[in-house]
Amino acid sequence: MLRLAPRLPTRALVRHALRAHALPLARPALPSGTRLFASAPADDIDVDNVAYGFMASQALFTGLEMGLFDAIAAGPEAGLNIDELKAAANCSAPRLQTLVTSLVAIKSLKRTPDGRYTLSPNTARFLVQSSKQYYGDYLKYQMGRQFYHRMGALPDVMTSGEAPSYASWFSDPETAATYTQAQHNGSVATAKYLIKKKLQLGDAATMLDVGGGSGAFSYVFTEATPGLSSTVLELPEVCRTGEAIKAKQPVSVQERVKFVELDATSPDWPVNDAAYDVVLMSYISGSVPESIIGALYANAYKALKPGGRLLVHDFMVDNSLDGPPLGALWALQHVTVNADGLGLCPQGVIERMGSAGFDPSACETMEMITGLTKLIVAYKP
Ligand SMILES: C[S@@+](CC[C@H](N)C(=O)[O-])C[C@H]1O[C@@H](n2cnc3c(N)ncnc32)[C@H](O)[C@@H]1O
Repeated sequence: MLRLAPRLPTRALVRHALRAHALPLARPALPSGTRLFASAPADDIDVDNVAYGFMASQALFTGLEMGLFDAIAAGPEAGLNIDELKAAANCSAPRLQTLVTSLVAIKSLKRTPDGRYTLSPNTARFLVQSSKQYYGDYLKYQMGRQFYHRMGALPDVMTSGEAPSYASWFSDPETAATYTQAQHNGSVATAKYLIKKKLQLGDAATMLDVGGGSGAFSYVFTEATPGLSSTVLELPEVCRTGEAIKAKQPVSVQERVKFVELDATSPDWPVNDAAYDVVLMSYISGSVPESIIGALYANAYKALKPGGRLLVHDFMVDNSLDGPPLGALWALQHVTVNADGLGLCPQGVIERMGSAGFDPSACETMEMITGLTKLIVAYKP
């Protein structure tokens, strides 16, 4: 629709826009391919793009599951034809063409005039296993196999308030392992970015990594900070996956990271008071009920030495509560595994830090993953 704009006078443009928006209402069936993923005015929702976006998500996850991107990356520069893709994916049915056509339509693949398929630049960067920037496992396992299905329960959870907690969801060893392994590489990259670009840990010697998952942040932080040891507090099944991932770290890191089982919603933590220089909480504030967040920060306060730092990293929206969209949607997704959780923004986090004893006026807020996460640093006086 917007592509036509320069050639249309204003009234015709308005009529055209109204017609375009009216079309889906008039048609019972799917909109045409040209409407799907068309753009809307910047300040308005593109209803089709949002409503049918789940189909695109599954096209991407299925492309990953079937190894299509890796197969094209490993093939000749000119790309693979459909028969070669069918052989690579072990699927000779016409539906493979349907999937590949969809991947072209959403710009993940390109089709040459002679019917060969190549990767788009972003697909080559992010969705091919051999790329340094690959995060396809996270998308395939945590998004595709887990949260995608949880999100289907959102309407029911909103009305009933009934959803599993992380503790009950992760009592199943396979679920905990899949989630934790999928999280690992992404968190390693985030931890490296944090330590390189946002803050150094200086002469910190002791750290608590609350809800530390695979231990990704602890491995990166201890490797970058020679005198630092870290204790990862996690749910039992996550500790088991974390131990296996720890075994693959350099020996000097393995010796300085340990896992301790804890449901962090319990009031008493198995740690000494005033013993830690740093308490890290990455993605845990949004994973527990709202009523628990204050207690998490109070426990962090108790565990920290005077002058110690609490680092809260999580999906957050701006204080204006109007975005960014992925920060907002991640909080919504968490509702399906934490029905009584809080959608986080810096103000909400800092207020609760203040109630726990930290000085709100000394808290620092930093952007982390653009459009998704923020980091708040609080100091124990
Ligand atoms: C998105 S993951 C983040 C893991 C890690 N902090 C990181 O950034 O890579 C959220 C973690 O919070 C943990 N978690 C959620 N509720 C918890 C609880 N009640 N006690 C301990 N850990 C919990 C989950 O087990 C999961 O590993």
